[in-house]
Amino acid sequence: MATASSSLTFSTSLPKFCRPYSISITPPPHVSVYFKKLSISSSLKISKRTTTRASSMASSGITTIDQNNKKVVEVFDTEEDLAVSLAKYTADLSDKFAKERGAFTVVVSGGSLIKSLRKLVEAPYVDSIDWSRWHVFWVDERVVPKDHPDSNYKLAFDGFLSKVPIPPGNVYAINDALSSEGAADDYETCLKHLVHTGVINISSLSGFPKFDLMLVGMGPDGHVASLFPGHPLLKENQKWVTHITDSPKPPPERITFTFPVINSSAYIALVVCGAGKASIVQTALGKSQNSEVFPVQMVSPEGELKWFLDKDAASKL
Ligand SMILES: O=C(O)[C@H](O)[C@@H](O)[C@H](O)[C@H](O)COP(=O)(O)O
Repeated sequence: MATASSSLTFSTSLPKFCRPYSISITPPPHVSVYFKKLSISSSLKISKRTTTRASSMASSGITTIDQNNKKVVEVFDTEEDLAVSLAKYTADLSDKFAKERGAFTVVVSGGSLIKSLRKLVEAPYVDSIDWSRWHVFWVDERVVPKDHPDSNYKLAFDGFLSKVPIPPGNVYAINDALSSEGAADDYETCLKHLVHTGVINISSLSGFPKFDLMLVGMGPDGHVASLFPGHPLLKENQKWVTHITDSPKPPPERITFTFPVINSSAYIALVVCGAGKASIVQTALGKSQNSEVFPVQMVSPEGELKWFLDKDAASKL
């Protein structure tokens, strides 16, 4: 297969800092618990409500909603069920934002998230979504060439972007010719340009860019994006995009959105699967005594936060 970087062409109609490429190959407290009748969680319909917490959430079809923080937690029997629901959730938001504002700004992470998006490239969504409205960004990116196996761009391109007709100019990868610091500055400049042109909304509350939907995974240490436990970047409150050269998860050089940007989002889907993440999920959502605050616990968007958990990830709740 042709590599992504070998097939890039650059548009000259946009400023240098924001040159999109064209792809020439085919391209816990106060929580009310809602019980659903069906185990398949492709619908958010709720059949019964109680005001007590379930003793165990580790079965499919249980949704909890924290009305104060607009936080929803949904647990699925299998990752397959999760992927079906995630596709519907994303497609519904795509329709909503396409109608409301004529654009849909979507931010993705790397990791297993991309595989969980696989239902979007199948019927009915591959044909029903108005992909021309999509603008795609990365919440974090490894500073490697775009055809490198570690590249989050390559991961998303191979597994998702090459299979849907998003206009190539609407896919915003990093400039992989720059240092991590340069790439972060360049990406922030690109975002500023897109705020200026109205593609990206700005939050009237925070003054930071307000993306329509962020689709993000969580590491087994509780990191999100490239914001790792105990790292000084957790406190960054000025920059939109910053860089890290000592990432504990390889590769070490990365760029990442900062928390003020993440938390200005209209919608965030936190997609977490596997027993290896159950302890952090328990700390974030359950009654764990752990006093350490993990990055994932700092995710608190202006809009809705929805956790998509498989049964294994929810096994300690
Ligand atoms: O570039 C990265 O490393 C990712 O963006 C990172 O934040 C990832 O989303 C989590 O580590 C979860 O990855 P997994 O789902 O593969 O565990």
